[in-house]
Amino acid sequence: MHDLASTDDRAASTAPAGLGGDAAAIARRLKPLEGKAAGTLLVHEIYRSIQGESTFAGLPCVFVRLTACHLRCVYCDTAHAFRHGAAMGLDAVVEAVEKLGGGLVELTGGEPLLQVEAYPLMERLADKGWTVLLETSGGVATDRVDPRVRIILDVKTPASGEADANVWANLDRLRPTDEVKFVLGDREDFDWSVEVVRRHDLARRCPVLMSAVFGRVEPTELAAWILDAGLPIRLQVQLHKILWDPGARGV
Ligand SMILES: C[S@@+](CC[C@H](N)C(=O)[O-])C[C@H]1O[C@@H](n2cnc3c(N)ncnc32)[C@H](O)[C@@H]1O
Ligand SMILES: Nc1nc2[nH]cc(C(=O)O)c2c(=O)[nH]1
Ligand code: SF4
Ligand SMILES: [Mg+2]
Repeated sequence: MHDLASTDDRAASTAPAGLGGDAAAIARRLKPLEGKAAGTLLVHEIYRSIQGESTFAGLPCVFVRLTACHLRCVYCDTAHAFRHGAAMGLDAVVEAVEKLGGGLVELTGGEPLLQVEAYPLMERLADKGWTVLLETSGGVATDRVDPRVRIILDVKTPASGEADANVWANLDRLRPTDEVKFVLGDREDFDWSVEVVRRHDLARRCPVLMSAVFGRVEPTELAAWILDAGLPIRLQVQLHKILWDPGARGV
């Protein structure tokens, strides 16, 4: 894992404008970004593991996890990334990814699109010829993401507690190389998600993944729902939580 001991507190937050919801709560959640110097990224961790989600599951992948999130999904397994990180320049991040072998690289978080430097970072990673995945909450517009990047767009369901944050225009922008993901907390979430898939014709447009909130919905239960629905929905399990301790960090 990269050494992420210190933060730089020289400049103001670079988070995007127009995030919906409780303005005061969002401002508090973005505080970790406030001291970050312009041109740097606040990076929580960089590591290599087996990709555990998406249609790329099973492949070796380098993860760049950025600090901070404006949302608070009730099930979030990565609350440690809400704060703490090291300010790193673009060159340093690209170099760290290269040292870990490059190839398949995923930008995640926290919410990676909260930091403006995430956009040039994705371009730099794609310029290297690497396959770049972006794991995003769907709570920030994806309109400025480099078209070479494969967006894995999480649509926040009612049971997440953050469905109001969905930027619905993101669904109109999905390309066949992107993926859309629903993380389900109960049967109502499944029915709601199927309705979204139908309304936006998603199954015809890109891979549609559905995943159980870990420990809350049994994957076998989700399998039965998918078989009943008669749609080409891909069941996702979080492979890394089967391979390693489900509470482990840096995997
Ligand atoms: C930690 S988030 C980081 C990226 C971005 N903030 C997002 O929500 O997509 C990565 C993925 O993990 C999923 N996730 C988080 N906690 C989970 C849990 N307890 N069970 C299943 N999936 C979970 C999220 O829904 C998201 O798809
Ligand atoms: N192994 C592994 N695969 C992942 N795919 C997406 C992840 C994420 O947290 O965004 C993740 C993660 O945390 N670990
Ligand atoms: S958007 Fe992602 S990182 Fe933020 S709280 Fe939800 S699951 Fe966690
Ligand atoms: Mg994860």
